[in-house]
Amino acid sequence: MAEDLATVSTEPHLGPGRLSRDPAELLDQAGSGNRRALARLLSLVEAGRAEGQALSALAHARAAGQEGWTVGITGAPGAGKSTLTSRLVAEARRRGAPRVAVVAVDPTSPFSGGAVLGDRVRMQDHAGDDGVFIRSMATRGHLGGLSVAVPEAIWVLWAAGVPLVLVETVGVGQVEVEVASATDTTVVVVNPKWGDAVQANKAGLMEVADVFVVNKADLPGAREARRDLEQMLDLAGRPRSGRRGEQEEDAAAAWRPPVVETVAADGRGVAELWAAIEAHQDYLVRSGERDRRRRARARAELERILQAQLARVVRDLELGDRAELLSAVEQGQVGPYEAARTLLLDAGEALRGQPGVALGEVPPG
Ligand SMILES: Nc1nc2c(ncn2[C@@H]2O[C@H](COP(=O)(O)OP(=O)(O)OP(=O)(O)O)[C@@H](O)[C@H]2O)c(=O)[nH]1
Repeated sequence: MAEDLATVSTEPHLGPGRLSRDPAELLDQAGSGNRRALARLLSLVEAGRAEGQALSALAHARAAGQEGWTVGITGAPGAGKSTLTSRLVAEARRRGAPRVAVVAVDPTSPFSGGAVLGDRVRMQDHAGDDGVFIRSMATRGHLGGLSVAVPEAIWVLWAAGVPLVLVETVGVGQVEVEVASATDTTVVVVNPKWGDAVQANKAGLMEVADVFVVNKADLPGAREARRDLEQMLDLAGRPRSGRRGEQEEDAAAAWRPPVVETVAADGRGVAELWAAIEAHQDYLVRSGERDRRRRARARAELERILQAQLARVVRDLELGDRAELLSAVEQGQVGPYEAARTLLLDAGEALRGQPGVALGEVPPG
């Protein structure tokens, strides 16, 4: 099974051992540091089947009130996101973060086993550090896709006692931007290449960025890239503060994404980037923006799940069994809206009394 392959390949040093099949027990095991249990839990989330839904309820209940932090890292392929993420993990650990997880989002991979190679590469820097957990995620048939699976994974990680979750994307497609920007702090990575900042703007990254990084600042053009970004921020009407932190009220009212230069290859600028992320998190709390964002996220998550489940209801409607209604619509005796309403009400009736499981169930294979 791909799930086990992924587990074994990404966690080669963990050795064999029996894992519970019960999500609550798995959460307990993961909470006490069992990384294979954590990997299995994330596979459950990724597959989105009934166990995943049971786990979701459990994770939300356990993590409620003690949520941690999430940082999204996005940018064009090759910008250095993986290298930078790895550096950020090291920085977080150096500063005493007890456990850090990286969720690498890869919508193009048919299943997470396909992204194992990426995991191995990323793992090298942190192999042997039990406080670091790295995992790729693809859709693998999750009904709501990655935009549901990743937030769920974050809840599971929080519930398992991993307070800091970095969400790294492989590119800047719509899904990646959506997923990365559904974090507390979104870091957008560009390079000193001419026009890179403009491309980032076009990809819709200007609106989602909380912190900009010009990575590969060892290459020519970093200063220009930085200037381009600052100009774009000016044009977008983002206030220049310069004295953030000194003026409490201003700081609470608005945030201008700082532009940080890094050389992820050798670690230069990473401490500054970390400081910018911390400053943003501080801003989020002081301004009340964190709660606002989290409310918006909960709402978006609920809407996506509802949409996915409704799509499932429609797909599963056995219209063939409703020949009478169908022909009434065909002959104009019943309007299509009325017929749709009838079918939805029937589906709701059929659901009543069932444990809320059948809707999200995705048939294996
Ligand atoms: N010169 C220079 N090269 C860098 C720097 N950071 C990363 N690189 C190189 O850029 C290439 C891409 O780095 P990755 O970290 O894989 O980039 P990525 O954005 O994760 O790429 P994808 O996985 O394709 O999305 C690698 O060859 C890195 O060694 C840097 O600061 N300076």
